[in-house]
Amino acid sequence: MSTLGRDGRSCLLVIDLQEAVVADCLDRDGVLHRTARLVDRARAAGTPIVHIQHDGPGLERDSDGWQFAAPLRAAPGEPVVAKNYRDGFAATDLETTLTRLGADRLIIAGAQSDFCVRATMQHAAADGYDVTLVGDCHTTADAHHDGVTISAAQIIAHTNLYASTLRYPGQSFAVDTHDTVTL
Ligand SMILES: O=C1N[C@@H]2C=C[C@H]1C2
Repeated sequence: MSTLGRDGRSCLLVIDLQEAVVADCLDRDGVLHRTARLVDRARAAGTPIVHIQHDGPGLERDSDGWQFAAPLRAAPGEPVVAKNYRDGFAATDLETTLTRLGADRLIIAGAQSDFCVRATMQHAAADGYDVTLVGDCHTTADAHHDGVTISAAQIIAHTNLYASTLRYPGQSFAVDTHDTVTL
């Protein structure tokens, strides 16, 4: 149970599934298809959905690359939170939006696993949210640094390992799949 003392509502957070973000990501089409099914499940269950949309270099607002990748679209009334930093909470109204929704559990999907998903998930955990990462609905591309290549598959698996073993007092963390995650 989270430590936020709200009314125990869950909220689905879909992070940066934008054309230019997912273009080179592992299993792009599969992640988009499964996330679309997850969004359909959330809508049918009445679980609020918040869409996060990055605005930055290569993702300039209103550009083709900035658009949500089809078939993902925000439905009328579903909040879209614009961000300029990896962490969805940084200099945005995400916290205000989640407070208004009474959310204290976040179900997280999106891209990229090792950047914006990781940063936003960690901030949420540190702020007292329960977090469930949807393990088959986040993705990234291979990373190269200091002469080392880390495959997207390794990053995705490690992100799931990290989320499934994360611990904070009074909070719960889990990894689940798009078709079984409790909404
Ligand atoms: O993970 C990410 N999402 C946007 C594109 C790369 C970072 C920012």
